[in-house]
Amino acid sequence: MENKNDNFKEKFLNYSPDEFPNGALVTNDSKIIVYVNSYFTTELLWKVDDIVGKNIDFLLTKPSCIFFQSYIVPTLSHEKMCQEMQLTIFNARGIRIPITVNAAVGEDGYVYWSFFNSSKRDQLYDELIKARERLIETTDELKLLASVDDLTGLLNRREMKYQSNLALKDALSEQHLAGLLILDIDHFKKINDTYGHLEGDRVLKKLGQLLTSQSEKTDLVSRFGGEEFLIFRPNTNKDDMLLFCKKLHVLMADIVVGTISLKGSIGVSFFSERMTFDDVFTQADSALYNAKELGRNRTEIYSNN
Ligand SMILES: Nc1nc2c(ncn2[C@@H]2O[C@H](COP(=O)(O)OP(=O)(O)OP(=O)(O)O)[C@@H](O)[C@H]2O)c(=O)[nH]1
Repeated sequence: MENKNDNFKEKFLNYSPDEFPNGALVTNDSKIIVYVNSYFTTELLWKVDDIVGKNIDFLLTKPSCIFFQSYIVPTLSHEKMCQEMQLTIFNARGIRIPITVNAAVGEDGYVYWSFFNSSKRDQLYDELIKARERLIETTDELKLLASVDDLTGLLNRREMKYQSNLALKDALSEQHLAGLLILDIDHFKKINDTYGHLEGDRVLKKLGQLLTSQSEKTDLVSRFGGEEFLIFRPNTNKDDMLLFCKKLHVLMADIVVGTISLKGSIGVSFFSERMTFDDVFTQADSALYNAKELGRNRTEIYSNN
């Protein structure tokens, strides 16, 4: 034993704690500790005599002991080494210290262990996870900000185009008829001029809520700009669309500002194969123009005749 201890000393004792600020220990084939380096006295506050000669189990917490017996011991037996194992040991005052351990079986049959205190690493890892979570939250918030209209919380123009084009692909592949309606408030300028911009804003919000509440879950509702709202319906038909628009005309009138009851004109168009969002938007816009020309407060469906 003396001779072997000298070998270990050769390996470990030549390093001062400053050069090797990690723990090092050696166990024999009965898992008895036969050598510990100065890290045990300086950092873990053990006296050498209190450790050397004891089974390594006594240093480990219960879960670490189980892991040691069930994984590390068989791995060392088969592979002769273990790397980056996470264990928790006690210092002389009974404080638990998380460590990262490497171990190798020497030709002499002894196991050579080295480890470092991983509390700082765990702390850094925790901070890294938290920073990552914060980054994801911030990204989500930014995504939301970039995709919704401030005033109404509806999809903004860019997001509406993006999501409609995606939903359109699904609708076409499922052979559904998709439609788009543009609703433009009639004489909105008059509301602003008569009751002020804030009242105008309140009306826009109310209308946004109404459109959302009346739409299907799969519909996409957007404030496309000013007093113009869009609804993309991925599964509709002409009758369904006309009924839907009729309902909107009726319910809009319940939004009242002073003596004015809200009215709007609607243009509708449907998607057929190879049509993009922009194509259908142009057609619905032309239908809306007709609705305005024909006296407002009505719905017109685009027709190329
Ligand atoms: N309060 C408020 N007003 C807005 C907002 N964006 C645009 N507007 C107003 O919407 C009004 C649009 O006026 P016009 O384009 O003449 O349309 P209109 O008065 O509704 O007339 P028609 O569409 O022809 O029936 C303008 O007075 C804009 O200032 C907004 O965010 N808040």
